[in-house]
Amino acid sequence: MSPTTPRATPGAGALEVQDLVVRYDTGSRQAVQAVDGVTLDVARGETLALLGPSGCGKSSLLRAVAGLEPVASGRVAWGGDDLDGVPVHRRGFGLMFQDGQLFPHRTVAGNVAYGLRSRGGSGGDGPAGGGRVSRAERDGRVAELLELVGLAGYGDRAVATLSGGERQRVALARALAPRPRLLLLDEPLSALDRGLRERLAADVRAVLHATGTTAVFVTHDQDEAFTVADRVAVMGGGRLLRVATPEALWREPGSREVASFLGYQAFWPADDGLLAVGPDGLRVVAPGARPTPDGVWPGTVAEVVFRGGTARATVDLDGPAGLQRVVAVDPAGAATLGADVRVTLDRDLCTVVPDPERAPGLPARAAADGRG
Ligand SMILES: Nc1ncnc2c1ncn2[C@@H]1O[C@H](COP(=O)(O)OP(=O)(O)OP(=O)(O)O)[C@@H](O)[C@H]1O
Repeated sequence: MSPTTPRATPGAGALEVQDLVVRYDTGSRQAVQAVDGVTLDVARGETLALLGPSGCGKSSLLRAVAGLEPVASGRVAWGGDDLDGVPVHRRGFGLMFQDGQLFPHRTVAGNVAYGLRSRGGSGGDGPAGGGRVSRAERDGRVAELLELVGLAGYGDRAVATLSGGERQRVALARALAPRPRLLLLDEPLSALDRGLRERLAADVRAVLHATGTTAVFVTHDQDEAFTVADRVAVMGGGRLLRVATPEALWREPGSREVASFLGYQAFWPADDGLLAVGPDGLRVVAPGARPTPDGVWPGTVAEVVFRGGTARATVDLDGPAGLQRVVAVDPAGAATLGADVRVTLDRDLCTVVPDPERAPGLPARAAADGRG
């Protein structure tokens, strides 16, 4: 692990993944290597988000941990015990998917209660183990879980009458019912609209923390990963690119690839590498403002959008990397379509990543000095 990959949650190691390879035989000569030598661990009570673009291998990794996908090489272990050969239902892991997969003919309570029966023999750390619980215990647990996910009093409702967000809350309650020792969530919110996703992501985090659940949460949405997780693992091309707390990952993405995936919008030559310009790292300078020490560049406004109380201008900027389209916040509302503006940099909202084209020790290709 690199120095920027601290443990978010101290505690005994729970899930260990070592040099994991998942391969699909597609019938053609070249098999698809979906997971390419990934090593990571998740501590007890920790939520780890697996973040990366479509096709980078997130689901394949999750499915291999669940036992749903064969492991070509490497190891998956829980608490030091190798899970090789342990079938899905004996791992004691819970699963939750994008579409919730609720039983349409059961009530909300019936769906959550089903989770109490579905546990495997080796699963869970809690008293509801083995699937043998009394009716009173079961009803109590169902009510407790519905309260936890914000659906108290919904027990008798038919699943068909629920909204998409409510269904996913039921699916979460059902997955948590048997107290799985690890909960694996595969894009559980991605079928919902953006506003709902943001609210539910915060709720999922609260529920996972309140129950002390250890979880791996797969998503392609940075905001969701940052909201839900104690640590975020960024994948690309089957490989693990970076693991860190949300704050450390943002501050030090470690590579241009990770930085651009997180939303850094431009990469400019700098003395110590590449200056990664944050999504809010550029600002339209009000006419007549004094030049800033970080540089000022001229540009032409191609578009203006007003969102969340702030105007953002898309600007064709004649900047340190030549002519480039960027987005700059426009606090004074000075930018209008087609106008010539000047744009400055807010270094506090930028970071530096290594420049792969520059060997260590060689001078910078060019300084990111601005022009007035
Ligand atoms: N059953 C399969 N057979 C062949 N190739 C597969 C199979 N499942 C996944 N792949 C391939 O493995 C790679 C990784 O897929 P995977 O679904 O794990 O990625 P992902 O990051 O979860 O993507 P997404 O976010 O789109 O679900 C992709 O190239 C995909 O086409």
